[in-house]
Amino acid sequence: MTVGFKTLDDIGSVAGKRVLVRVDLNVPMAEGKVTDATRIERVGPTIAELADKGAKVVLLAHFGRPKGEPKAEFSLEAVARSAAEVLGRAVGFAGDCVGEKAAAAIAAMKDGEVLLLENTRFHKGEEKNDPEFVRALAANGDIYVNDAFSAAHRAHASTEGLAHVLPAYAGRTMQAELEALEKGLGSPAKPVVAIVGGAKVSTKIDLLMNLVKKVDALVIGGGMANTFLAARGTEVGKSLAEHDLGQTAKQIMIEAAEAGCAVILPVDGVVAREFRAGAASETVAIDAVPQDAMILDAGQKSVEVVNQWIDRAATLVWNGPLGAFEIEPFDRATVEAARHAAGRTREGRLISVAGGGDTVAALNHAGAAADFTYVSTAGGAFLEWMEGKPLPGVEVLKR
Ligand SMILES: Nc1ncnc2c1ncn2[C@@H]1O[C@H](COP(=O)(O)OP(=O)(O)O)[C@@H](O)[C@H]1O
Ligand SMILES: O=C(OP(=O)(O)O)[C@H](O)COP(=O)(O)O
Repeated sequence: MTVGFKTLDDIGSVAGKRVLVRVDLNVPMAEGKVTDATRIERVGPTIAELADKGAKVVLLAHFGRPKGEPKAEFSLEAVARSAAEVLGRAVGFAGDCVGEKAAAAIAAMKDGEVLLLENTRFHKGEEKNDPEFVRALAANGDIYVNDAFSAAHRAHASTEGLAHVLPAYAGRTMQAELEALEKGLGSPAKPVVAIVGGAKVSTKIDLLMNLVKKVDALVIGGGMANTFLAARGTEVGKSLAEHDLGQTAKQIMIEAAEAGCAVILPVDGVVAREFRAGAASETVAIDAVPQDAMILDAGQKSVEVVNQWIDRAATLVWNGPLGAFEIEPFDRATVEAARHAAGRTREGRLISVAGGGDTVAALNHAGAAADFTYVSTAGGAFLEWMEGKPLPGVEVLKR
């Protein structure tokens, strides 16, 4: 398959060169520790290949959404430690991605060494793709490699801008992700069922408008479901929901009806008054959520409905957990649906493609990831790819 851009096969000699490698290290963390290292593992081949050829490998990454300000809770320092363990090689860390701290750390690098720079989103210029910030980043490199497919839907300085000012190549993971998605979902076997859950409601809801035209059924879970439930007038109490997106949710329901796409919302929910492990919880019908409670997981009846849709599907695409799976017992719906999809895939009855930083962690938690046809590091990016939307971080590599 032709990928339409230059890859590491085209890069030539990198010995002694400073290669800026955009990676996605936006990994799930709890108490300062990485809880799922899949994204780190996936960028390993690109880092190893460049370092072993004598490049100075300078990693650029974001973590969370610090909104352009340095904030300790969004530092990548702990991720650098975890990356060293996972990659089995030293990974240095510099406290800024531009300016003197970055320049001094890079100047001290020997060929073949790896350095991670602090969160690019500590600067407002990153998300604005500000040319001045792009130049400041570019000052630290001779070559740019983008291996962050999962951030390729963002037209940011480190994901898009840099490719305009430095010789640009796709990393091995970027290449592998696009090839695998094309193979699994290029012309998907029908019916196609999508499960979209999770918490990033405002940044993902718009893409549902197009997705309902591409799939036969859309199963909505997690915080996304709460937003749709609230939009149709169901009481969701203190649940994570974006009430100001009600109109968008209603419009998506209309578009889905016109396109003949079934939209499936939870029929029951596991509710609690506190968001902590072991909090007292109960399952209630979806129209009986107490005002002072939160829906933290889909209930058993909803899981049965989700599993029936998985049974009808020839192809399943999944991004976003069905509940707050990091905290037991609110992992049940996600775990059961994941195991069900894994079983159908094992039996050869389903092509299953799932992705997203937390979704991958949830599938690993369920022991289901290995049975899926393909697990992408990307969530939003893979859904946008599926919508048929050009991804800025990929398009710029094709110039
Ligand atoms: N009902 C819910 N209430 C609160 N948080 C939820 C709920 N359902 C899912 N979540 C949270 O959604 C997060 C994952 O969402 P998201 O970032 O969109 O997924 P991904 O990283 O896979 O793309 C998880 O941290 C999970 O706890
Ligand atoms: O975790 C990510 O996306 P995902 O939640 O869709 O998997 C990427 O790192 C992008 O992060 P962003 O959605 O804050 O731009």
